[in-house]
Amino acid sequence: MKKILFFLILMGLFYEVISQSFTIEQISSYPFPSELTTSQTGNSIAWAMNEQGLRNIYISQEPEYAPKNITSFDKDDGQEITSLQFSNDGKFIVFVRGGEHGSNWNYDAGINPASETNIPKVAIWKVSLENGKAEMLTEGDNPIISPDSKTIAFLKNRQIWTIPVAEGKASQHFEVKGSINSFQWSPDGKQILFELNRGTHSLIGIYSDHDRPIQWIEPSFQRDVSPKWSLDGKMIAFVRLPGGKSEPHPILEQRHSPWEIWVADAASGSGSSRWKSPETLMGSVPTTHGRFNLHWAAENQLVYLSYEDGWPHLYTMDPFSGPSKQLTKGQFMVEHINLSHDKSKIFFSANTGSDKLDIDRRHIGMVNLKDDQMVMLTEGEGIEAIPVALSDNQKIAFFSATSQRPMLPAILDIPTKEIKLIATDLIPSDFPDNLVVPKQVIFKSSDGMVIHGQIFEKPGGSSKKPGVVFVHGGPQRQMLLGWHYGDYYSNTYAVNQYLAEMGFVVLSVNFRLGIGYGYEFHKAPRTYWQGAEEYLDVKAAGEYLASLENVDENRIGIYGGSYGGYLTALALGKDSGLFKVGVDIHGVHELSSRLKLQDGFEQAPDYTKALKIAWLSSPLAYLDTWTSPVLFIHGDDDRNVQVSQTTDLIRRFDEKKKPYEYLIIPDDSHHWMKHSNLIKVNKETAEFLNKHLNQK
Ligand SMILES: CSCC[C@H](NC=O)C(=O)N[C@@H](C)C(=O)O
Repeated sequence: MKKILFFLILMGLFYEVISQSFTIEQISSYPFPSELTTSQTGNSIAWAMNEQGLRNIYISQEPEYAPKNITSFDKDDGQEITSLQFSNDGKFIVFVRGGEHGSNWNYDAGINPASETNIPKVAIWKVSLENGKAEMLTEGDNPIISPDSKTIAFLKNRQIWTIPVAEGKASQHFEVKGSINSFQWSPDGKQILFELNRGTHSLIGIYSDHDRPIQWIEPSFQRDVSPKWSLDGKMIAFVRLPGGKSEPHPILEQRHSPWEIWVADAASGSGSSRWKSPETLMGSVPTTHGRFNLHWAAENQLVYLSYEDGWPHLYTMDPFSGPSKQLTKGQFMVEHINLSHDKSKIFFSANTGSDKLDIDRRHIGMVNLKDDQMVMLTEGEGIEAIPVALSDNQKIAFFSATSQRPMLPAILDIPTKEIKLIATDLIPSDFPDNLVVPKQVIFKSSDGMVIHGQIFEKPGGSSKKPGVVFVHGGPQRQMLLGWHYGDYYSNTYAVNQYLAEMGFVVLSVNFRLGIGYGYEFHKAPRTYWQGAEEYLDVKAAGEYLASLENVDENRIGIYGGSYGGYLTALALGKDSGLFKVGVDIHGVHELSSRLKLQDGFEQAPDYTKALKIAWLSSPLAYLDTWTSPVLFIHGDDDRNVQVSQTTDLIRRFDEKKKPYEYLIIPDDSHHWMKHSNLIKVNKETAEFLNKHLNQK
């Protein structure tokens, strides 16, 4: 009898393994492209490709656009590539290697996920496109090549340095009190415009040479940001935000966050406000990709993005007269905005198109400033995002994916509408080709909020499958009906596909506070430490999953990272009866540090009420009802969510003698910079859910 039982178990396990057609390593082996950029001439493109932790640069040129690898970094050492750019003369490319630029703090400090005995530096590199030589030039970050291609300006210790492109030594370009946030060469390359943070306020200045003092642009006690040279170098446009610290307003009330667009004369520094945001909640500072997206365009027009009609849309204005004109309209968001080389066209990603499912996709759109008409350039069931114009102004490059294929660069010839996919052979030969197609589902939360989600389910298998809710982070994010354009969410898309392959029914929930569904959804009230009402959407997702005929309501799990880790912990604390197991990846748990409750002897009028609500919005308030098994995961060089958020919660579990499992990743960050760490996290996440939900 025992032998028969043993044989049956063995066959069951064998069936499980054999019925899985790919491993976590295989589904996580997708190459991830980023930093897409184009040359000023020659219709060339360049991008960074992360191939299982080996990050290198590829370029491709018309007419074939065959990808050519121009660097040879051959270690999975977690050193990312950023600030990729061509020189105007087309002779070389510059980039930064190292750092963790997706961080909220210390992004320009070296990251060392391989735990080497010397922490890698953040350095500026140059690759000659004439002889192929790649060389590290200097420590530094945020390089910008001068218009004449002779000098590279960069930031070091928040000051501007320069290095001659030919043999030369880096030197500080000038000294100024404060921290320089950004800078831009003038069109003629003779001056540098910079944004300077001085703590309570920000100034905009122009450096010309050592003999002339800095020219301040309309200095004030406000916070002036996002300065941009006009195309002729005579004017400066910038955004003005309130400076200093306000009185302690009510914490639980949503408030308008004002902004203005100013234009000043570059020579004299004098200027004036040309546009004020509507004094409504929707007129507040936009918080989607690129924020204001302030650009000078052809015919000396100013282009910017505003949320004022309830959706992130493009507007244009005359910098002198001021009235604005809305360029994009409709119930969709505009994202990843870039202008053509001649500044006559604006390209962008948008979740709109002829198919009602397009709200959960991205396609490429264009506005031609000659007639202000908007057209969609791509359509269909794929995901297209992050467009950049090629130098002939007839083509664009972008990142393209489907539900089956991960992101790759592609080129669209606008007149012929022909799309050419590039670097397809960089997808490993054993990469799975039988993924599930995520299905759009729409359901309501208990308060009536309409929620979108994606169901991942492999056909066949058990009649009653275990279910898993995936909760994204951000929270200003949107999961899509295909591979995602962000690296973090390309990885979670891979994990969801793997969980479906293991026999789970996965529901990825686009909870309120996410983007893509308008202002009221993105900026919903009483959320996070103000009441956590976004958790209603996560609970509704669990209940929706449990209600499905083919899902076992007693085997529902949950996992999520960062903000998704916060909501995973809240779910396990508040509803262990619904969520039977969870994986909390670098989650947020202690919320009081997130809100400035008291300042000096002044208190917000709703201070006491806000403190109580913040506590009840925190997973810490529900430890006694938290009975479901949990795996905690955190990298201890996390620069988005302090590792203390997990160490402190584990301390409370220990003191309460509550069981848990854990995985700490020494020296890695919020983004699993080392591929082998990413595999370890993905594998332990899947195995923990499998152990508790999927064992026969
Ligand atoms: C508001 S808690 C911070 C969560 C964190 N946001 C930014 O760092 C987060 O969710 N990070 C990733 C996963 C993301 O931004 O999507």
